[in-house]
Amino acid sequence: MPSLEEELFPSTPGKFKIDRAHTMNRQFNRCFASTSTMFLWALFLIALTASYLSFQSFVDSGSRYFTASWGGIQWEKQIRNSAQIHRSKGMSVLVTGAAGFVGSHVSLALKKRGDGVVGIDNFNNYYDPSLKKARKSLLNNQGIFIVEGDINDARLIAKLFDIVGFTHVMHLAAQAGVRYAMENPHSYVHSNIAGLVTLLEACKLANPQPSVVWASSSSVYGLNEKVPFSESDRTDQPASLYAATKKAGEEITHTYNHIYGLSVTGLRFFTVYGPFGRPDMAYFSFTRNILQGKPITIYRGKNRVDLARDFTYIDDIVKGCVGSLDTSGKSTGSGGKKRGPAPYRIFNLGNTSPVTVPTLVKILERHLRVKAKRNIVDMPGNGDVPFTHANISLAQRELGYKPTTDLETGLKKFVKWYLTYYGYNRGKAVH
Ligand SMILES: O=C(O)[C@H]1O[C@H](OP(=O)(O)OP(=O)(O)OC[C@H]2O[C@@H](n3ccc(=O)[nH]c3=O)[C@H](O)[C@@H]2O)[C@H](O)[C@@H](O)[C@@H]1O
Repeated sequence: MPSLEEELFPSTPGKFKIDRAHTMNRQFNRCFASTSTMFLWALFLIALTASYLSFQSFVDSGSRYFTASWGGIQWEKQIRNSAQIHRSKGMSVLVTGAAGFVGSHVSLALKKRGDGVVGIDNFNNYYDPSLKKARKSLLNNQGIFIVEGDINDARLIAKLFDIVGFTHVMHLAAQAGVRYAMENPHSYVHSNIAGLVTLLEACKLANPQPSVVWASSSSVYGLNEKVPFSESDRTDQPASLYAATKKAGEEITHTYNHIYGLSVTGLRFFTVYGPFGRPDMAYFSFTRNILQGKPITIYRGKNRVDLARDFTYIDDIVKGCVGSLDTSGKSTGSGGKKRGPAPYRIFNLGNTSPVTVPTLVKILERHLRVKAKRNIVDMPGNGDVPFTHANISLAQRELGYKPTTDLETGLKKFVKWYLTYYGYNRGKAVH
């Protein structure tokens, strides 16, 4: 019986075999070696391709972030439908910040009277985005389409102007809030400065150029002590970065008016409040806390003087915005070239009757029928100004602006909305 060795290493007649086996073995080894080399090469190529692709996506991440949610035939069709004008001599308006407080109200008012409206909003989470989504569905129900995107996305804005020859832009997208600027300064620069410039660049290049109406702020008056605040008063002493970016916006829009012939109207809003408002604002967060039995912090000014605001009801602000669009006058430029002087206007949109913060709280207590737990503290150096008070005679004259809702009435409407929207279940409000 051949031994195992013999089987593997047979005697002389099988030398060839042995050689062959050797050769085969060598070939096999070579072949195995080359297969594994190939395998390694393949692995290497796969890894290379994968890293190239991920590098590409890293490089592209900025534009991918912007472009992910827009484009396509269906998308364009929705924009065209939304922009359609349903009245004679109507306008087609691009409303930025359309899912925001003022933006949603203005969009609805324009649509109601037959203007074409296309919204854009980035739905950021500065405050509860579910409120923005709720506003969005309200607008959708009225046939208003809101593009989900950022005003810093130049390609998107240009595309919107390609699809629709907007006659007007109502620019309300912004990083709002006075005190939050200390926490997140860059978001103010991103939206209120960089975003504004991106939008104005698109407006400048559009043919025909739209007229631009945009939201400045009463905060530009900063430490101004002359009362009431008039448009010609000094605005070079901002008390917060927020105010500084709004003031910068006024200067930036002026240059676009001057160089490119864009018609520009800046609106200095005075502490706007009302249904579907902003949860970060005092009247809103006080309501929430009072209903939940939580304390509210009331800031007090120097020498124990109460802070006061010229609180302005949303419906009055909407009238001011629509009046501004109606009287804006045409831009004169086209394709980035100025053809003549165009209007540049700034208006206060306030209520002309400041109310102190403690009085605001008393009114809320009355409407809510719940006592507030007050925590009164000296105003920290957080960018707040002690009071605001608008002189609105210019807006009255030029826009027919005439506020009709006092704080008592306006807060009653707000509280009614709040209780309907969030429910009467005081202790467990949903937000
Ligand atoms: O008029 C404007 O231009 C500005 O109005 C508001 O800013 P503000 O007037 O500070 O409104 P709130 O944040 O609602 O504050 C109202 C008053 O309540 C006071 N407050 C606020 C919060 C708080 O916890 N306690 C408190 O006493 C503030 O100091 C202020 O005097 C908006 O938040 C800004 O976006 C807007 O630009």
